[in-house]
Amino acid sequence: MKIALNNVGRRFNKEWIFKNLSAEFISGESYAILGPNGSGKSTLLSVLTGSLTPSEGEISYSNSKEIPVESIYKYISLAAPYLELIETFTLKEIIDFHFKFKNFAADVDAKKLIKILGLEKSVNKQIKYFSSGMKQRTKLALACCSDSPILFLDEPTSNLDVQGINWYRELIENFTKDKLTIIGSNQIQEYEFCDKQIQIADFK
Ligand SMILES: Nc1ncnc2c1ncn2[C@@H]1O[C@H](COP(=O)(O)OP(=O)(O)OP(=O)(O)O)[C@@H](O)[C@H]1O
Repeated sequence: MKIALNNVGRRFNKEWIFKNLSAEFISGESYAILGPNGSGKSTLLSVLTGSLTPSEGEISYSNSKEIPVESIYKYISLAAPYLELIETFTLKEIIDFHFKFKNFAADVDAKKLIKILGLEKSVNKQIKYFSSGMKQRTKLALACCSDSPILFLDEPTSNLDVQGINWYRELIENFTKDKLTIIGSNQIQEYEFCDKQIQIADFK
């Protein structure tokens, strides 16, 4: 799987968020998109997921053949602060719902996923009664335990405590080996394992 950007730029009204960005993102590698608050990390992630069109330049997706941007969502899993879980669902319901659209990663099923989360006692609890850390773990586990070849994580350790951060690192180690993983971050513990780094500031 490959994502290629050719001189891509994105602006909102007259403000360029980034410009002249050419890069390739390839399966088996992990990439960190870095920059301070408001620098454009989420904007670039949205362009890469196909949910935001570039203002200039081209983006292309391919495995053995070209994948049109309208179809790329089928290959992607995403966990981000702006993607909310359905609050009225229980944990069991949200897992069943998510995996109506995605397949489980190898050796994972709903029971194993709940065990990975360490939330066996909360299976029948509605998401609205989850703590912010429990919600964040759930988002990350749903994304990482899907068999999608491309994984996007935006601010993956927000709301996680030290234990949660270690749990996240283990999740990454166990479930991202052959994937193309792209992480938007400004916190070292979220991305220090990444093979490559892109600083948004280099494309202003
Ligand atoms: N839909 C939009 N319309 C206008 N401006 C926008 C829009 N979305 C984002 N922006 C602007 O683009 C800039 C980059 O925002 P973005 O959310 O990509 O930054 P970020 O690096 O992800 O920030 P943070 O670390 O705070 O999440 C900001 O100035 C923001 O106000």
